[in-house]
Amino acid sequence: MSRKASENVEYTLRSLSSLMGERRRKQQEPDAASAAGECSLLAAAESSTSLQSAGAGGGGGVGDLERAARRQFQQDETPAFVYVVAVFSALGGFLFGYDTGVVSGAMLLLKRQLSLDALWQELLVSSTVGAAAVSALAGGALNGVFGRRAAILLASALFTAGSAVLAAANNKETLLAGRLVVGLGIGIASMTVPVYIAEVSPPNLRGRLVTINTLFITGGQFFASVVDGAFSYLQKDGWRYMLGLAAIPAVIQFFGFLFLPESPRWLIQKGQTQKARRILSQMRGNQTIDEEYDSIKNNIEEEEKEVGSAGPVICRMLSYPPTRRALIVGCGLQMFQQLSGINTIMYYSATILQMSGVEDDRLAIWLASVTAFTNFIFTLVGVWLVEKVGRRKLTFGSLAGTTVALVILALGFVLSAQVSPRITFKPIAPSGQNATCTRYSYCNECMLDPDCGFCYKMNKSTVIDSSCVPVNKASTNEAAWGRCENETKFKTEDIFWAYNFCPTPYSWTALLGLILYLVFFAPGMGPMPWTVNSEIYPLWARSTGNACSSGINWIFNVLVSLTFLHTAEYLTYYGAFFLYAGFAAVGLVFIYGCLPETKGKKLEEIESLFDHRLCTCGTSDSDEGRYIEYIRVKGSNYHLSDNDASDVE
Ligand SMILES: O[C@H]1[C@H](O)[C@@H](O)[C@H](O)[C@@H](O)[C@H]1O
Repeated sequence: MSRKASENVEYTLRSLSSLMGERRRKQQEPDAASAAGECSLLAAAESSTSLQSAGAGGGGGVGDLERAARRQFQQDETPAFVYVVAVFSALGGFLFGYDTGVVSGAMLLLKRQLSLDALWQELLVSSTVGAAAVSALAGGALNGVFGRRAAILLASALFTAGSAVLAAANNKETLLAGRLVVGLGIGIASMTVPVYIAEVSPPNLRGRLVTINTLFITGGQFFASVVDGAFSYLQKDGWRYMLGLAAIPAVIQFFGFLFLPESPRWLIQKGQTQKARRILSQMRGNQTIDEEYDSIKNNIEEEEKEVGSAGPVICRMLSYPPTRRALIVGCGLQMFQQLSGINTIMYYSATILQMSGVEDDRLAIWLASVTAFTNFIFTLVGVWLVEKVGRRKLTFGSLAGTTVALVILALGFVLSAQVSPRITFKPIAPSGQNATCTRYSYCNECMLDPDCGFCYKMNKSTVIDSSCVPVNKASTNEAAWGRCENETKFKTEDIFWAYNFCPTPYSWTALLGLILYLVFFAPGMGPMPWTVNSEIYPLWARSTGNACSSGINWIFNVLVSLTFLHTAEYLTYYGAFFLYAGFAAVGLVFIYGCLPETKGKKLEEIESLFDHRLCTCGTSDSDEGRYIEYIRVKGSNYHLSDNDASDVE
């Protein structure tokens, strides 16, 4: 078969694969074209045994061909180079996790050494997330114009510069500048790295390799919590090490990327086709790249014809239905990821653990690293599952479990509130001291007021002689006045101090809810919004689509984490967790209705999944989870079988 003819067959087959869902419905009335040969291949795609029967009808030896193809497929290994590229890129994810995670521990030391008030503490934490939101949005243009590689290099330079400024800072203003620079790096990395990995990966490994980036994010968060624990013993300047250490992976990534290639898809779009071919064959080892190369190129040309190239990309995306739908799905996923409360769990896990009865500050910090570790390990489960069960089932199952865990967490707080100890002792405030805390009647009310703490004695397992008094602003380990004023003294007198929690026999339910939450969230809702966003936009809209959805992620991140303490104050803790459970339940309906399966599909095929009305895309195509791939065997294309991916010559 001539090359041109074989291309035509491939092209027809590709289109057929995306039309498969529709065709299956029309199977009773095969059209003329299918009768003339396509039909036998389509039928072959329906079951693995039918290839044999097609062979019987269309010439012997097809069974042999299948066996040969399968043998060849098994020999085709993805070159180690793709993994090296993925790991170097994912260092961006590691820095994202490290820099967002490390600040809570650093803040404990910083606030003492630089006498930071609450406003400055909030500024130092949220400035990074705010800067990330801005640079993620701006990163779209940067990626489109200068390419993925340049954007990653810029992000690692920003990480390095920001970490150096933070480590050397001598006042809070310099710290703020450093946190802003690091935030700019996080935003660019968060939107570029998944796109870059998706564009260099072969389709059968794409989900797994992009999910590795989220594994690195949660790995960075875990590593940050260990560093926080270790340097918390170094009261003076410990924070310099905590914040400065990020420079090491940043420098490694920067130098690594000086030697790593640009995304071949971006190069083709920019007309640098020779270079793109070279890089693509480097990434595919002994597999032929012709089909992939042609399909990327055809796709770009077709899209230009269909959508045009005039006007800002975001306007073209919004006026072209498939990309508009993809954008809604991508942004919706990122929004629901944050609305289900992951970052209140991550940032406040030490507090939640304290509320569940862990009284010691240091122990709570170390236990928080157990939480971060759970998030990390279960993201690994996601890496393993993503190519097995697919994105849709994994995301849906994960969010369903997360919703249940949130309800358990909330019920734990309801139970604790119901058995909340009564306040039996109302001390008189010394003159000039604040007495507002003494008006509360139950520990539960006292705990929700950030200015107050609960001071009590125990008689066997019953709380006695309890009072609510103001907390010492300099150290939440003791009260501002009264029996709990001096930590070392009251401990010898068998008096207890509870800040942010109430002594309760039901504390284990909060702990159970917390662990269950991460076990369910981490494999699906953690990584899938990033993975799916890296795949659902056509090339011309990919940078902008990812910029918008990452921006949404960061904006909702700030909104949810900044409002948690206030939400808890107005709605109580259980109210806050019921609220997140409500958001997660709405997210479930959204995912069920709108998230199509992208597993195993070529990036160029995914656009057609958004051809239908939005809330039919999750359910319309019965190909869900089936991966139909045609392989080239000595010039002809045959369907190998579901879930096998290959391109053998
Ligand atoms: O996917 C990540 C991951 O789940 C992190 O643990 C979380 O802190 C981020 O906000 C999220 O985007």
